[in-house]
Amino acid sequence: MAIVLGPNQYGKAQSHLVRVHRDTPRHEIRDLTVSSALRGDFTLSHVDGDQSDVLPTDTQKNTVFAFAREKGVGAIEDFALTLADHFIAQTPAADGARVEISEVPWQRIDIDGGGDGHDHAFVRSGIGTRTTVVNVDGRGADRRAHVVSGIQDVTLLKSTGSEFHGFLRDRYTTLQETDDRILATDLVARWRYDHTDVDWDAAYESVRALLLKQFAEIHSHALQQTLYGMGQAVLEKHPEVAEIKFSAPNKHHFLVDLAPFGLENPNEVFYAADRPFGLIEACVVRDDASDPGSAWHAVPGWV
Ligand SMILES: O=c1[nH]c(=O)c2[nH]c(=O)[nH]c2[nH]1
Repeated sequence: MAIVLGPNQYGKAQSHLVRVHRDTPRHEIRDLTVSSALRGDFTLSHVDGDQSDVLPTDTQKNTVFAFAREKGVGAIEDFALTLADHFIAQTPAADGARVEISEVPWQRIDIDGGGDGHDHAFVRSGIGTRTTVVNVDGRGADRRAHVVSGIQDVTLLKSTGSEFHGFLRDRYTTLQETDDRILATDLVARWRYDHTDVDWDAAYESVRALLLKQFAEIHSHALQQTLYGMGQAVLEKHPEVAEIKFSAPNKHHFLVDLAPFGLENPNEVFYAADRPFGLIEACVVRDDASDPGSAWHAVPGWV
């Protein structure tokens, strides 16, 4: 029997970077959390304790901040691709790099309701956290880059337009059938781009808007059907998207029984339970989707 090193990667997780653009009195801010990891032949480091192949995680973190100053940030997908290529170039033992970035939105404080907002005072608000996971394999002519972008922390609720009935029943089934319920979720969506020749910001805005529109407009017979409809709309409108994956808790809202108090409850008062929750996960794919390669490498929580 021999013991050998299995798959491994190493890097700096969750460097929290705030970049202020202050070329004019009207500042712009970006708020990013960046994680990087290198993979390849790092046997010496693990087995012999020899660090000659290792670009320190501290250096990876420094690079994130230095590049933000030197090159600017731009779309998170471009920033991640630039960092991944750089780390591979700097580290001969690496044959791949993974860079994950999430970005939270800030908006200008609108003091007088005029709409322009303050020049340098901001409030954390906006819909969702934008994410990307970039995996680059190889270098030079063998280089392959994969981009999986997404949105998370989107809490959605519709107060009608949702039914759930016709399900299997067995001796443990107590759930009442309903043709009018609250549908609510904290959406996580990640979509894989087919290539990297994409207007990342425009694509993100469009996919986000489409997801919200579909959630609102689909008359739901199950969260499963709503997710599928959301994914279908994204794939129909975005040829550059190969597949989209969802993870969505079904945030149950139970009708409170007010009969003991002599009150009717015509779908007006609910108990919002936080646990347990249904968890619906689905992937919607083109049947001719390109090979994902390492695109989903170490992306957490997916089927
Ligand atoms: O949209 C739903 N999907 C389910 O699979 C399910 N199961 C359940 O109990 N309630 C719901 N709701």
